Order: sequence, then structure tokens, then C-alpha cells
Amino acid sequence: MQLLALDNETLGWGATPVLSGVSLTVDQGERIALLGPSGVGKSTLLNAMRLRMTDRRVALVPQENGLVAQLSVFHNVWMGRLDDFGTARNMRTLLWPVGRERAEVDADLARTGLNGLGRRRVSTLSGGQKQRVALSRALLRGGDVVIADEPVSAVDPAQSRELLSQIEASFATSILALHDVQLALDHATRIIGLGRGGIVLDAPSADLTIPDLMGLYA
Ligand SMILES: Nc1ncnc2c1ncn2[C@@H]1O[C@H](COP(=O)(O)OP(=O)(O)OP(=O)(O)O)[C@@H](O)[C@H]1O
Repeated sequence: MQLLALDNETLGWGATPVLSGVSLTVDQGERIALLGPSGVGKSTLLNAMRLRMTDRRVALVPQENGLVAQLSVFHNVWMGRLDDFGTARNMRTLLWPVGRERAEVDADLARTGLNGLGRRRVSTLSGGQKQRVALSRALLRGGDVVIADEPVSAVDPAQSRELLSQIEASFATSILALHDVQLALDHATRIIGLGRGGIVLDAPSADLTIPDLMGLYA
């Protein structure tokens, strides 16, 4: 089943184009990694994909995490489900979370290695812990597809692999901007490479090698 299609499109911000001639489709079940040098347009493409999938349940992990620093880890993770409930229920959960809600959040915190941190204020966490809060929020939300912008950039290599495995376990389809080419080759089934204002590579990971991908950064 096709989740989205872009046909020779120009993508950018306001009147400023970043990527042009962008044509691609994304099918359910694909695991896509976006690669390319800093500033090339990975976030721009992810944003365009997100906007085309309004008919799908999408979980997002933004590059800057999108957390509310003054609120607890529990509150930030629960935000992944705010649009599942009405205002009154959300107010109640934010003020007086019940045991079942805490348990649901705790289960996803455990999956990202943040056991026991539900009551901590996000502002007191390390960069890698904050990133894992954002991933826990996406896991709690669940959905058809996860769109994540460098979701493991602040954690160590072993944690990166574990976290990507957790993403794979929860989402049938994933679209991830990554900067580690080996991680991309190991976890994605398809790699889209950006450069020179557009897509310069779109191929199955199985057909690609590290030197092929390093060419994106030359
Ligand atoms: N929200 C935004 N509003 C306006 N311009 C933006 C916005 N986000 C990105 N841009 C611009 O779009 C261009 C591509 O940036 P983008 O963030 O898509 O690249 P990227 O490949 O994700 O970079 P990085 O790897 O550094 O995160 C840059 O010139 C950037 O300034």
C-alpha cells in the first residue's frame, strides 16, 4: 500500500526552494534512511513527507526533540497521545495521572532505557536522555509510520542500535534522517541520498556499500 507520492516537486520554506525535482513514493513496510551533508535538506524532505500523510497516524521525533523542559518526563511522553482524547480528559491526566497511565508511560520509558525517570523534570536530563524521552513519546503514540530527524544523534553507538530496534518493533514503516552511514545500511531497507539541491541516490540498502554512501559527503 502506498503511503505517499511526490512527483517532480520543489520543496522549501516560504519562497525559498531547498530541493527540486523531487519524485518518490513510500510504501507501507519500507524502512527508509535519509542521508546527506548538513543543511542539504533532510529535515525539509521529512517535513514535506509529514504534510502529505495527514490521513495516516504519524509519530514524529523532531530534530530538537520538541519537549517542554519545565514539565516532567511523564507529561512529555504522554503528549504523544494528547490528540486521542478530549480536553477534559487531557487536563485530568496532566494534573492527576492515574496508575494505568503512569504504567503505560513507564513501559515505553523502559524500552528506551529511562526506567524510573517518569517524575523527573525534562530540564534536568542530559541531551541523550532528552532524545530518548522524545523517542518514548513516539513509541507511546504508535501509528502507521514514524518520521524521525536524527533520532539517535545524542546517544552512544550501542544505544543507537537498541533504540532503532525498538522503533522497528513498534512501526511497520519508518523514515529516519541519520548521519551514521553504517547504521543506515544496517537498519534501513532503502536509502535516499540528498545532494546538489535534490535526490542524488535512491536505492535498496542491499545494493549499497559504505564507499557508495561516503560519496554523498564528498
Ligand atoms: N523551519 C525552517 N524555516 C526556514 N528555513 C528552514 C527551516 N528549516 C530548514 N530551513 C532551511 O532549509 C535548508 C535545508 O535545511 P534542512 O534543515 O532541511 O537540512 P538538513 O539536511 O536537515 O540539515 P542538518 O543535517 O544540519 O539537520 C537550510 O538552508 C535551512 O536554513
